[in-house]
Amino acid sequence: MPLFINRDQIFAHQVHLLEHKLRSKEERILELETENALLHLRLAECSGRQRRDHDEVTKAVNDHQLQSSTKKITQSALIKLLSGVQAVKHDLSELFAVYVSFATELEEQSKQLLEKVEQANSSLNGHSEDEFQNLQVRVAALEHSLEEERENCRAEKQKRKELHNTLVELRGNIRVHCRVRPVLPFDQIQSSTSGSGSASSEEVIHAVSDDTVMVNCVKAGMLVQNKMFEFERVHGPEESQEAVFEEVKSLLTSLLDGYNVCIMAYGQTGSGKTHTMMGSQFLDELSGTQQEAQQGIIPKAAAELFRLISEKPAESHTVEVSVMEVYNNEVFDLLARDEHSNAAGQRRDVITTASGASQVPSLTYERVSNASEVMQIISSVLKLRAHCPTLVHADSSRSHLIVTLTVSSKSPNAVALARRLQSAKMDMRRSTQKEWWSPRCRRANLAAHHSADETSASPASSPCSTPSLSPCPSPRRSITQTPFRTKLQLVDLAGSECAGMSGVSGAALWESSCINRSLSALSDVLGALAEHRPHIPYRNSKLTHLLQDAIGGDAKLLVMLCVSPTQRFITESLQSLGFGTRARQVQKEPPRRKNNSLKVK
Ligand SMILES: Nc1ncnc2c1ncn2[C@@H]1O[C@H](COP(=O)(O)OP(=O)(O)OP(=O)(O)O)[C@@H](O)[C@H]1O
Repeated sequence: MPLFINRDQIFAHQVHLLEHKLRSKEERILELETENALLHLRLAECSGRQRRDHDEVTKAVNDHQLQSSTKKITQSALIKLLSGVQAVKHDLSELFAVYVSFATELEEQSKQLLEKVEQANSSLNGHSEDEFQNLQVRVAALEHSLEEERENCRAEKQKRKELHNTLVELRGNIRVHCRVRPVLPFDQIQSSTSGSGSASSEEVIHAVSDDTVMVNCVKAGMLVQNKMFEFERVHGPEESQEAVFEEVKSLLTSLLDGYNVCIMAYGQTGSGKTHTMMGSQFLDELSGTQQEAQQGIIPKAAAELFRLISEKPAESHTVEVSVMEVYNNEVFDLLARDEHSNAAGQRRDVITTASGASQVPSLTYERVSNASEVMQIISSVLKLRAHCPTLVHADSSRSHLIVTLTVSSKSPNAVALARRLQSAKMDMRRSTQKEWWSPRCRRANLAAHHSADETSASPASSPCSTPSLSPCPSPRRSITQTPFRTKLQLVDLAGSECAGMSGVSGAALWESSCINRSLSALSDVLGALAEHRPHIPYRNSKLTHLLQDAIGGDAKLLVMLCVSPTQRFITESLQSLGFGTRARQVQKEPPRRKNNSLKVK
């Protein structure tokens, strides 16, 4: 082997060794750096985990705190709930005790009921089928007789009413109807003299039934005293014009049967006389049917009269109208015309004829052939009627208005009807001596009544030819007839008034005084008639002189009392009701038919 190694080779060898060492060192550094990086990563991971752990610990601490506070709340709620449960348990046990006693009681009762049902069952089982049927038949018979009794009762009531009307007629009583008007806005107005504040518009007059008015009379410091007034018919505030007319309608038939008829509205100013006789003051503003419904007695009576005449033979009746007013104790003919043919009220006299009847010479009559002609004439002259506003009534009538419809009749049918009525009247008179009101006779009457339609076609052919109940056959009669005249007087009186309340002065005060004096004269006449005094002071006023035949004569007179319902007018209303009561006491001459030439052979 060579002994000599060259220096370069040794140097190279050393470099090689050093390079090898360096590479090893570098590899080691790389290794360490890698390790360091891994450690960093691990450290980051650990610190992340530590942060999470810390968060979790914080959250756990919070949760713990929340849990402990929730626990506390839950514990207190539990305690409350527990005490509530205790209370409910206590209540339930009490309720249970009640229920148990109730159930025991129910059980006891149902046991008793069951026993009763069993007893009833056993007693029912004792009855036979026949007995049941008998019972059913008896019940049906009882029901039937009850219905019959009800029917009889209704018929008796109707008959009582008819008999009362006949009695009123036979005794010559004045019929009095009363109408209580509704409370109206002007009732609220205070007058200086009414005094009693808001109480003055209080409703104190009431229609308590169809024939009784009640007045609550209140005196300061005293109990309310009720006064009752009875009339043939009482209309309450809610009753329509139609209902009011319905009750006077039959008088129109009487007119055609040959009786004079007078319908007179009496009452204090503003109590509704013109409303009742003529109709609503707003008639022009209403439509056709509303207008008709709101019409008063005068237009409705005219319509009814012509309706009745239309059922008679043509040309058998003629009608004339006249219109008068009594103003300041003077009679004025409102249809009279001046030299230019203009309607101008002319003064007229009232005279008493040799037969004792009152008459107005030269009174104007106009021939009319239907109801609208009558109303046209009346409306055209109504503007001549004296009116004046007062504190009580803004459109107060200052005169008494008398519309007369004179009917001239030559109708054989009317005569036949009159004959039937006369026959009925004679039968009625006879009936007061005989006991015709027995059930047997009543049945005969009913049969006769049912055949009334046939008898009207040939009145002389039937023995009982009357529309009313006739007891026994009357002899066959024949009739002769001549024309006769009857009159229908429709009177709208001026209203009585207290000067202090109405606040009038000057000429209106004079009018007021004339109105009051004529009404007091009317009252005096009624008083004299009621007391059968030998002298009846008809001539104390033009009004009573003019209406003498209607008030004291043989006409059928109906007084329509109009009253205001409020406390404010109570004095005047009581006066009117007193007037009506006095009128009812009058027994004047019984109504007489005008066809006196009627001869019964
Ligand atoms: N039953 C009623 N229903 C509705 N309104 C009525 C009634 N009665 C009267 N009235 C009204 O009351 C007011 C007075 O009535 P009305 O003119 O008829 O009184 P009067 O008695 O004629 O008075 P006067 O005597 O002063 O003329 C009117 O406005 C009328 O329309």
